[in-house]
Amino acid sequence: MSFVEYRDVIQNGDTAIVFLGHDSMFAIKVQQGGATQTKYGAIKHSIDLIGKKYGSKVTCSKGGWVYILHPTPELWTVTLPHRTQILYSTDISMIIMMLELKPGSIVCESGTGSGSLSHAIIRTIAPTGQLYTVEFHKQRAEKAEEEFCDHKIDHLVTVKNQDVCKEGFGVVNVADAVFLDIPSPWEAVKYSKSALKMEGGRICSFSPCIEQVQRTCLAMTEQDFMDISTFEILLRVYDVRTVSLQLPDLGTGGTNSQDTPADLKNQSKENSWSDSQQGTTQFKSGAPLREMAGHTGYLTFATKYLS
Ligand SMILES: C[S@@+](CC[C@H](N)C(=O)[O-])C[C@H]1O[C@@H](n2cnc3c(N)ncnc32)[C@H](O)[C@@H]1O
Repeated sequence: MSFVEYRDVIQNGDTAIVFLGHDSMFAIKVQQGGATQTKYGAIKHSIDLIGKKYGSKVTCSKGGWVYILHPTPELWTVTLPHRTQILYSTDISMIIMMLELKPGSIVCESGTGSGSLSHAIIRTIAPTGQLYTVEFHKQRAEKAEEEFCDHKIDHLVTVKNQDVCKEGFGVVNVADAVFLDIPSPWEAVKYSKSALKMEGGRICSFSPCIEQVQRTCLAMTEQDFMDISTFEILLRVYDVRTVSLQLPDLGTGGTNSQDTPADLKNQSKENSWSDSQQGTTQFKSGAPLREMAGHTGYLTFATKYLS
């Protein structure tokens, strides 16, 4: 198992996702002789997991079953142990696209935090790219390094335990893109510029408050970044539901001049019967959920051009 290469069979040491439902899943480390408790009972790693195919339905000791999934950056984002606030797939997908990341890209990131974004960047830039990620909190930097190793992506990432606002990224003129998710990104803008390649590149800064965005935009302007633009990404989810709608009353097609008063009376009776007995129709429709996830943060993008 590796986060950048799919393997068919579950092996000792793998990180695997136990899927109970779309809203209920968690990550485990598969270990010879190990066991995992679920609400459907225990899963014995040696018997139920090792040697089985990813995607298998596994029956737990109380008779209920779960699926065991191969990990992906998207599944890791919803199952990882939180050490910090993290970025979610809605913002991540926009970041990857707007930074124009692709296999072989060189990227600088700070802070590493819980590594949610780092995993998505690494999957995108593999097999020949490199991520330089800077985190000033020692334990977080060490934990991220340990997870990158466990997930067999450590050859694609360099973790640095330092203050990006004082020491920068530790690389100069190598990056195609820079990403900032720190409380004072404006202090790291000049280091971002020097980390980017001479011929230029893209930068993105994520901030929850508009005051942070304003200061960052000013710093970007001072450092000659161009095309500065800020977005807020809101996800509107649609639910498929059965909807009942009243049928329109289109009448009976008009009256015939030869209709007798008795005919007209009968037609009127038929109309009122159809309103009360057959007046609605049911169909499937996509309807937006009444509640939606709110503000996460603003994404400010800009370009460094060859000066
Ligand atoms: C919100 S978290 C980043 C989350 C990350 N983007 C993710 O998706 O998991 C911010 C991190 O930046 C780190 N940080 C804050 N200021 C920093 C600085 N000046 N230099 C390096 N790291 C910094 C914090 O310790 C924290 O771990």
